[in-house]
Amino acid sequence: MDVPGQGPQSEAPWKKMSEEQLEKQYSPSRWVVRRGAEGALKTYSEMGKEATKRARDTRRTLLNVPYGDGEGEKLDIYFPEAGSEALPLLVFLHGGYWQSGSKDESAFMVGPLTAQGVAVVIVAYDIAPKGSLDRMVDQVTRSVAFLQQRYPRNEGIYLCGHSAGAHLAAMMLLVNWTERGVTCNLKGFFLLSGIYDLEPLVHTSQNAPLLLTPEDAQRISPQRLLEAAPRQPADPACRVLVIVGQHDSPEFLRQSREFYQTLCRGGWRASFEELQDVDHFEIVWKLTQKDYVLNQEGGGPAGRNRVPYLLPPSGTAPGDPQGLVLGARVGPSRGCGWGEAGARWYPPVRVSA
Ligand SMILES: Nc1ccccc1C(=O)C[C@H](N)C(=O)O
Repeated sequence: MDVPGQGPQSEAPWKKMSEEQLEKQYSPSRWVVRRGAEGALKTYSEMGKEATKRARDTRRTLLNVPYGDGEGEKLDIYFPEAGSEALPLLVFLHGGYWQSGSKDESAFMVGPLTAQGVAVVIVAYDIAPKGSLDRMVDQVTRSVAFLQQRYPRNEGIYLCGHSAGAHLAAMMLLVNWTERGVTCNLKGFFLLSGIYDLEPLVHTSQNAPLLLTPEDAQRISPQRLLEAAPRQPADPACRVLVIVGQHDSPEFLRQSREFYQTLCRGGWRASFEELQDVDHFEIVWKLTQKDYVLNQEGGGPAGRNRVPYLLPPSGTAPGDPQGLVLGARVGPSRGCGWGEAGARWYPPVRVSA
C-alpha cells in the first residue's frame, strides 16, 4: 500500500515503534506534566461535570432533543440570553477514544460562549461497544443535518471536537450534504488534539472495544481519505483550525500537523496551532474559563497581537459577515496557511479590507 516517498504514511514513525512505545504514544494521560495521569483524567471529568451542571442551572436549554430514532441520538442545546434563532451554533463532540465520555459531562464551553451570543450544542453518539465507528460517524452527520433543518436561519454551524470527537468532526469535512438533502451552513471546524489516522490505534489496547481492522481504519480516517481524494469545501469561506497541545504526545502532534498539511494541499483554509503549556485534557477543560486563549474574542484591529478563536468578533458593522471567526494569529505562524509560508488569518472584515 505504502510507496516510499509518497506521502506521510510511507515514513509514518509509528510503524517503527515497539508495541509498548505505541501504547504510550496513544495514551494521552501519560504525557501530562501536571497532576499525573490519574489526576489529569479526574480533573477533566470533574470539570466537565461541574460545567455541565452550571450550564444546565443557569442557561436556557433544550435537553435531550432527539436527532434520530435511536435511543442514544440526543443532543443538548444551550442558548445565550437574547432569544433568537439567528445565532451561530457551536456544536461540540466529546472525546474519550469513542468508548467513554458523554454529552452529560461535556458542556465545557457553554458559559463563556453563550455569554458572547453563541448557542452551544453538545451531541451524544453511541460509544463503543454499543456503537461502531461507522455508526458514530453517521450519527454525527445526522445531528448536524438535523440542526441545519431545525435552525435554517443560523449564522453558521461551527463544529468543535476534542480527541476522538475531533476525528468525528473531521469526518464531517468529507460529507456530501446534498446527498443528505441539506445545505449546511458549515462555517468552521475547531479540531482539538484529534486523531485523523486511526491505523496506529488498531495495534493498541484502545482497539479492544472498537474492533477496528486496518481496512476499517483506512475507511474512516480523514487523513487517509483526504490524501487519496482531496475534497473541496462546499463553502470556500469555511475554515479549519487544527489545534494541538504542547503536552500532547509526539504522535498526536504529528497527526495534527500532517492533517493540517493535507488540508492545505487540498485547498482548505486551514490553520495550525500548537497551544503552549497545555496537555490533552487541559486543552478542552480550560474552555470553562473565560480568560482562556481559545475563548478570547475574535476581530479587533489588525496588527494587534491577538489570537481570536472560538468567539464572534465584537463591534462588527451591520452587513459584515457575522459568526465565529477562526484564528488570526498575528505573528509568526507555522506552515502553509493559504499556500504561503507564514500566512495569517484575519477576520472576514479584514480579508476584504
Ligand atoms: N477520558 C478521555 C477523555 C478525552 C480524551 C481522552 C480520554 C482518555 O481516557 C484517553 C486514554 N484512555 C488515556 O488515559 O490517556
